[in-house]
Amino acid sequence: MAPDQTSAKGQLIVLTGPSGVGKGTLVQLLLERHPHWFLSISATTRSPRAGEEDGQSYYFLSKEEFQTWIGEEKLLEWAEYAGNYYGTPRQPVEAQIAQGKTVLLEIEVLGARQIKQTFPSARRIFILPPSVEVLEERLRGRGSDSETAIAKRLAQAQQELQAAAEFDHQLVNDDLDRALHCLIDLIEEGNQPQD
Ligand SMILES: Nc1nc2c(ncn2[C@@H]2O[C@H](COP(=O)(O)OP(=O)(O)O)[C@@H](O)[C@H]2O)c(=O)[nH]1
Ligand SMILES: Nc1ncnc2c1ncn2[C@@H]1O[C@H](COP(=O)(O)OP(=O)(O)O)[C@@H](O)[C@H]1O
Repeated sequence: MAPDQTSAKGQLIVLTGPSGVGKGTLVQLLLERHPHWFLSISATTRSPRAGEEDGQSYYFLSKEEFQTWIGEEKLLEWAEYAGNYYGTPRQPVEAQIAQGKTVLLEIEVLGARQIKQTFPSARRIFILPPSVEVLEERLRGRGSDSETAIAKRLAQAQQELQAAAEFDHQLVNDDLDRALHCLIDLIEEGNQPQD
């Protein structure tokens, strides 16, 4: 039986959109306001940034370890992004959904597409920047990526933005507070008991 067909059902919310659009910022604010919502911790082969800890920001794996996780079907979805692998560990997500929790995934577009197959009931929200120029400013302003990494992310962003209409909802992250409240409304809409 597919995980979203069990009786006690939580909601799976997928936030996607280009790097630098503000997904991480929005997720942290969502969790401050709703600490009982569960954020999935992804696995990645990218190197930790300053301040990132294994098991908190990501599970940092070697390429070999990541391949093993794929082979053992430990990942709900995975994708290669800007030269590294990223994936969602399956077990914690399934366990939290089974307990009726709201689970958040913050993932890139290829992975978000796969979730449609794995969890048809997931609600997938595409976060858009006000413009590509603003996206570039945010990536630079964050100060976490090299020029090469920024160039890769911007090139990827052009393609990702074309996929926005595929998703269930589109939300422009212009004013942070406005975007946050729209996001909360969208998620809470899905938490209402259904007749
Ligand atoms: N498919 C997939 N993408 C992920 C996962 N975790 C993170 N990502 C995405 O990978 C991209 C790069 O992430 P990261 O290197 O942390 O950069 P940042 O999101 O720009 O800070 C972002 O678009 C993330 O949303 C995952 O488990 N699966
Ligand atoms: N609505 C917003 N207005 C202005 N700056 C923002 C907004 N949302 C996010 N940012 C800033 O943009 C940068 C990228 O945001 P981040 O959350 O890291 O993006 P992502 O997780 O999508 O890669 C950060 O420096 C963040 O503070």
